[in-house]
Amino acid sequence: MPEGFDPEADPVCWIRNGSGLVGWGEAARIETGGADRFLEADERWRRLVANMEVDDEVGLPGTGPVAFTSIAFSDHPGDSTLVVPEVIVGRRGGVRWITTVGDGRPDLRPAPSPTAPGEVRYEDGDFPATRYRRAVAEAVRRMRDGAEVDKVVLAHDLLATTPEPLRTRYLLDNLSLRYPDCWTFAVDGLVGATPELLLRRAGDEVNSRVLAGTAWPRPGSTQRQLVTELVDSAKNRGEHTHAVRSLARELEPFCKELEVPTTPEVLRLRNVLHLASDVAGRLDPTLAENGQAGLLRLSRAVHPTAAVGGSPTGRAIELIDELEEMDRGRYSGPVGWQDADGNGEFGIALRCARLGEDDGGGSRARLFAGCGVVADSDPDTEVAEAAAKLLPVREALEGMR
Ligand SMILES: C=C(O[C@@H]1C=C(C(=O)O)C=C[C@H]1O)C(=O)O
Repeated sequence: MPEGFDPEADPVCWIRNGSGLVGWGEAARIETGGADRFLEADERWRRLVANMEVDDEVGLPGTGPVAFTSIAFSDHPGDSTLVVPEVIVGRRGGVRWITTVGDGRPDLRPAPSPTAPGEVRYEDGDFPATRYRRAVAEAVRRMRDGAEVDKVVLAHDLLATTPEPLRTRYLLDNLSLRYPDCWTFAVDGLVGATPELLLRRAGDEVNSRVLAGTAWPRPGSTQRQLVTELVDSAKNRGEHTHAVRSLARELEPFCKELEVPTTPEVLRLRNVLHLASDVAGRLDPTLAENGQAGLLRLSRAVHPTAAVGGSPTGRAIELIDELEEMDRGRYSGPVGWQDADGNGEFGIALRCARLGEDDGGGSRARLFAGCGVVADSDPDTEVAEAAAKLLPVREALEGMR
């Protein structure tokens, strides 16, 4: 085994319904920050792969060297990370492949199941739900007073501690079993299962799954009632329209064709239901070939969509900076993987937690959740919606599968 390579160490991961990529070890790491983080990451990644000797017999998106990527939500501080694993195991449909980078050698013995981290305790994070409620009320007040914002997404955090070490794989196993239709991910300590696809690029094809507008089970409510409530709610439809328009507006200049559904579908998950629109496009061939439409560059253009920022974007970001009393870090930023050709998949890092060690030998996890706020939002309802969005990670921490 090459030095530093431990197949039982925490993996990087991007899987959905059993397909995707899992990687171990670290052949290279790129760290960027600030407003130029996307461009700098793109340039450094391209320089890195240009200097690699690659022997790729499969030649499909995701074969050859891959950078697992997690980009900060905000420009400041904007700390973002790309990890190039030494060993990557990929699976798409019936095809499986293994990529090794440098001296990495695959060790495909099944690793033992990670043990539970013990009883989970929760406490306030940097921005507790009580203060979050006040921030939502303030945003609503300003919108009703005619502030130039139609929608702003505000989020809060929650701290979990465990007495024993919390292994990334423990969370990944639990999340992927309960949320198989979501993209279960882990990159540099950020672990979650997101239902929202920011962008997928495969050659000249681009796709996105835009979500905004949420309902969640209440005692006594049936699925059917929830679907009707969601679909008939002018508030949810309005929030959704902002999100779809923002994505389409920024993606269009890169495309020769772009299909945007006129009515959203309903995506049903265990914890929530969302209004969902699957957008599909074909890239302008010149841009696709000259490197101007690689996944990182496309993501730079569309991030943050109104699903996690707001509308209009600039004013919404100012309001988030003012009212949200925490740094989101990489929560609600692009997360996923890309290959040497700029193909790959980035989700929006939602339903996730940032893991860290605890002084006492256990672990800490900082969970995040947010909601789109519009002029007719009710602060208590938004707090309840955020609580429903925290459930996937809470239940995974607590061992539910
Ligand atoms: C911000 C989050 O979710 C986003 C906000 C939604 C909404 O406000 O309805 C729905 C899905 C996501 O786009 C989150 O999960 O933290």
